[in-house]
Amino acid sequence: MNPQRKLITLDEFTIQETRRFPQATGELSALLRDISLASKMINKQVNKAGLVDILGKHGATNVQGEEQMKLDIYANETLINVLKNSSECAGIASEENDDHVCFEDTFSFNSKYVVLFDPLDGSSNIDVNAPIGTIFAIYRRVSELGKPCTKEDFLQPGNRLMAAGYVIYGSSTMMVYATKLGVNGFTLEPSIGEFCLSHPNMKCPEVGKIYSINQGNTEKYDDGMKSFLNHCMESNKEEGRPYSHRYIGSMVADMHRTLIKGGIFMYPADKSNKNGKLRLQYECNPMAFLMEAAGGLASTGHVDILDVQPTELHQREPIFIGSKNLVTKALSYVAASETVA
Ligand SMILES: O=P(O)(O)OC[C@H]1O[C@](O)(COP(=O)(O)O)[C@@H](O)[C@@H]1O
Ligand SMILES: [Mg+2]
Ligand SMILES: [Mg+2]
Repeated sequence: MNPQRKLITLDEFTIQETRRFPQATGELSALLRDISLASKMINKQVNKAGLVDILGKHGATNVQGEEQMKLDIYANETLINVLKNSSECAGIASEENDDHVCFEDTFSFNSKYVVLFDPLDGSSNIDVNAPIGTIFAIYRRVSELGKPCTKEDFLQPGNRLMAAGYVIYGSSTMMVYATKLGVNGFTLEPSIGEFCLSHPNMKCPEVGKIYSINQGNTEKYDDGMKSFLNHCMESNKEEGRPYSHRYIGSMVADMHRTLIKGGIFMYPADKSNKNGKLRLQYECNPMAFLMEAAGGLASTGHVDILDVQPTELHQREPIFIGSKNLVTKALSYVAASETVA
């Protein structure tokens, strides 16, 4: 360890990146800094969760029928307030809001970007002090500047993302984000309250040996999924199987491990959930964009996640995401069982 190492803050890093492109206005970088500010505020509450009145249920359900936790609401309001007060965001869409929200002021009417987010991912982990996160996705508007943003701005496919990422509130707090230039990770340095570059140019290992899935749902999976899981659990000395199984139940945490150590994270369709559980626009797409920028793969089981044209804000899609070897293998099992059927 070298305590003298020069720290590069997220602000410095984004400014340096902007300078590489003379035509860049710096608005996207400013937006990333706004999101980092909101996540620092959320982090403060997460850190003292048992001491302040932030644990437990809020007492209402969201548009998807899910029970909202107090921290879901706090994180949502914090992100909305910070982005509303910034000058780069025309509007937002969130897991916790029925519909998108356009910011109604002339500054925002002229802003180029919209942001979609899952303010607090892994809500079932809040009360047990396990890792949780925030997921965000940034698109350039397709609607006319000078006017309020429109629904179409929020229904763009993932292949049009400008930037996306997540914050993980874990044993340390990290912000990881991707642009077309690559993926970088920043750890929150508590003594200065700044995210500092700790994981430059992140790449997902091409070969992974960890599979991550809610195995309690196995009975409900189709034959292709069941036989892929058997493949993961079978011994095979040459291939180093059986693989290890890890499942935290927060997409952000399962994804972060998959990105760093390699492997596959899956939330497939099952008998009761034909489209899986995870939401395309603020869970699957941002993670798929990031994973592909890190050299990995992300699929619905049939197509690249990023190529799905969204039709509804809260639509769900199955997801297979991670190292090339395991995602390719999983897809071959899914395809083989469909050919037989
Ligand atoms: O409990 P399950 O069915 O395994 O689902 C876990 C998944 O649900 C989620 O918690 C859904 O996210 P929210 O907490 O934002 O609703 C994911 O983070 C996670 O991957
Ligand atoms: Mg979530
Ligand atoms: Mg959530």
